[in-house]
Amino acid sequence: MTKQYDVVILGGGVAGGSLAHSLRRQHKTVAVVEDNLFGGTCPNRGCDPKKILMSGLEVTQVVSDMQGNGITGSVSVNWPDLMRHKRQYTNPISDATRNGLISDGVDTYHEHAHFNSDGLLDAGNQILAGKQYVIATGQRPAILAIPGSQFFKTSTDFLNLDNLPKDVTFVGGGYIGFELAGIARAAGATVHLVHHNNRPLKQFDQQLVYEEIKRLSKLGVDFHLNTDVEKITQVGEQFVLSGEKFRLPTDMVFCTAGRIPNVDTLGLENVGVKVDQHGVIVDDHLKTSNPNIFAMGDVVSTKRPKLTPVAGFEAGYLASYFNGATDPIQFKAIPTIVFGQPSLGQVGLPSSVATDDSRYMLITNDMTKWYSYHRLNEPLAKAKVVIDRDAETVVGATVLSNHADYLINILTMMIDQQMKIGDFNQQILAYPTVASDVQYLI
Ligand SMILES: Cc1cc2nc3c(=O)[nH]c(=O)nc-3n(C[C@H](O)[C@H](O)[C@H](O)COP(=O)(O)OP(=O)(O)OC[C@H]3O[C@@H](n4cnc5c(N)ncnc54)[C@H](O)[C@@H]3O)c2cc1C
Ligand SMILES: NC(=O)c1ccc[n+]([C@@H]2O[C@H](COP(=O)([O-])OP(=O)(O)OC[C@H]3O[C@@H](n4cnc5c(N)ncnc54)[C@H](O)[C@@H]3O)[C@@H](O)[C@H]2O)c1
Repeated sequence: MTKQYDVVILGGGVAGGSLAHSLRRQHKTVAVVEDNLFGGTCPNRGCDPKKILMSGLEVTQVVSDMQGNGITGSVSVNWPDLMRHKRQYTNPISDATRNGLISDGVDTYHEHAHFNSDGLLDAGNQILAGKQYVIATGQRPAILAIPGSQFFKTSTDFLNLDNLPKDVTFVGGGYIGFELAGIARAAGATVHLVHHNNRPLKQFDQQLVYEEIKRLSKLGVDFHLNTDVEKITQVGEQFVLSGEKFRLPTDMVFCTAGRIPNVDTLGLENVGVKVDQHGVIVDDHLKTSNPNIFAMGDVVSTKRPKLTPVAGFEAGYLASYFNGATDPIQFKAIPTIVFGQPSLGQVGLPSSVATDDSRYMLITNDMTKWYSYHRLNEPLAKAKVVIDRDAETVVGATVLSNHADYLINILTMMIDQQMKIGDFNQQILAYPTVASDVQYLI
């Protein structure tokens, strides 16, 4: 028998779950179909578990930076214990998320969602009919199509490793490659990061990316830039990555060369939903080429960063839209951070794009000797802020520091609210804090 709903959501991740709760507040009938872990990527195999494992990096790095400045003795990461600490958080997530949906009156299906030839949704043996459908199926790791690709592990495997091998390699210098390389190095592994050109983290200010690479290299990450991995072979217990004039034996190799949208098994051809290589094509109301089907979150084809707060923002937009709002979606400034020691954060007009001219002022600050950074002997702290001269507002910023996350969030609020620098400087902020430093940055 077919079950009828106001809205059927494909994917129970950040976007899908958040929209389902909002729609229940509008008394709509809602179904969520999830074929893996409820909660999706971010809390199960993405942001949150990564950040928990990164606490190993944060603690060991602070102790190491402070050696000879009042701190003696070293600390080290116990990987199995750290993993247990992570699992205590992640293991209950899926059930808790599903139970939260159920107690809010959402029908949940732990099945693979697929549009059938009648244009209805198959969820295992159950057929679901929605007045509207929302595709929120996210992305999965891309695996490079090279001989030996079966030996690649993914970020999901890394975040669940019982034991960390002695020598690990990441192929692909994006967010995930840099973040996991930092975690593995701090946990004591020998780490290689292989990238096919000389522009890793290409969306960030390359001058600060270069500083980040210099710092990670000093800490022991072995960078192989302009290097194409052409094949992987197994030799005994190890894997050998090879290419032109390149040979690298390693214990475990992770493909961190991007992610691809989960669109291929949804039966989208049965409902006329158009996709491209970046995901589902939508208009400025997140509507697909089928007027009853919408898409949001990582699965959408977009040049915007694919991040948890963006997925949540799109879910909020669709909740208002289904409640009668008609305006197109309008994005605010999207802050993005590559976490590590230091973290690299960016928001608004990139400092690499803005030139110091009659319209913009580009302020570059080396903050390393500032009080906040001296305190914990932070070895590298730099910021570039782009200011609109006429409006006297901040329009963009890139920050490289252990505290980049705090600074970028404050600068994001200034950008969104178009806050005059003079007005910000009138605020009384608690001192001494990283936030109070912003007044010296702008
Ligand atoms: C290692 C890693 C670290 C990250 N770190 C950060 C970070 O620090 N900050 C940040 O903002 N973002 C981070 N992200 C990105 C963030 O996780 C995503 O942007 C966010 O999860 C997107 O939410 P979503 O709901 O669109 O997709 P997802 O959370 O991926 O949810 C999609 C859900 O759909 C399900 N699904 C797929 N196909 C089907 C199907 N056919 N039927 C039923 N269910 C299906 C999937 O199982 C999944 O649960 C990270 C990602 C990774 C991989
Ligand atoms: N801190 C965060 O917010 C965070 C963390 C992790 C992931 N994410 C999200 O997940 C997405 C995916 O992350 P990602 O790091 O997998 O992708 P990414 O797109 O950031 O990086 C992939 C990198 O791999 C490189 N690459 C491509 N082909 C290659 C090849 N053949 N050999 C070597 N390198 C190659 C690309 O040039 C790119 O730099 C991000 O774009 C982001 O939206 C966000």
